[in-house]
Amino acid sequence: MRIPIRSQYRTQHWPFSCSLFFSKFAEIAIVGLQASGKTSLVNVLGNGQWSEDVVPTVSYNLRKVRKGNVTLKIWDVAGQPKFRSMWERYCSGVDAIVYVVDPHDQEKFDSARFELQQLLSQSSVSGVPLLVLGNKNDLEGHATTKELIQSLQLDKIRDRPVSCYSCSMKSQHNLDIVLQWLSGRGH
Ligand SMILES: Nc1nc2c(ncn2[C@@H]2O[C@H](COP(=O)(O)OP(=O)(O)OP(=O)(O)O)[C@@H](O)[C@H]2O)c(=O)[nH]1
Ligand SMILES: [Mg+2]
Repeated sequence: MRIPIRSQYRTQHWPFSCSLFFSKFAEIAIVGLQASGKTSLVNVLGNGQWSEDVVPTVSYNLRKVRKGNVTLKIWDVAGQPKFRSMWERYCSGVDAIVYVVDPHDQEKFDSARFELQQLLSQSSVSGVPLLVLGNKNDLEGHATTKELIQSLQLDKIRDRPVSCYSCSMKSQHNLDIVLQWLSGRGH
């Protein structure tokens, strides 16, 4: 009699222990100049909702997003000048930094490059993988990925893995590869 009971117990609990065994976690910090679309990225990842009206972030937002077997703990940090000195604090010790750029706003590329280089020069974020997103590629006249790499001098970064994608939170173009990259940071 005892054997069937034990085998039933194992059968019922196998899927639960299986999902625990395979679940992964990644901590991500999202930074970039104001209005580049950081909060929009988190909203679209979290609930698939894009909106034209997003309140500029004050300080930071913390969101947890579960995708498949990966839980992403995401620090969405404000991009206005007065908040940029906080970026380093949120980026140190994370599994990846996502740097969001508006590729349509080419006048801000110098500023975007400067702020990125400032951040990456901090020893506390040394070696942390970097994903640069040229968001808003639905807008006409946006810079290509190649132009973004040149403008931000991403090819000169040697001390960490760097990826760069063009995407749009509005149209959700390339959202799948962004999500794949983020999930790949899970451990
Ligand atoms: N056309 C277009 N607009 C976008 C896209 N993503 C975001 N936006 C718009 O850009 C504006 C700023 O977006 P936010 O997500 O608030 O930008 P942010 O980087 O979080 O800004 P801060 O919190 O101030 O640092 C909003 O009006 C969004 O609707 C996109 O892919 N395409
Ligand atoms: Mg924001």
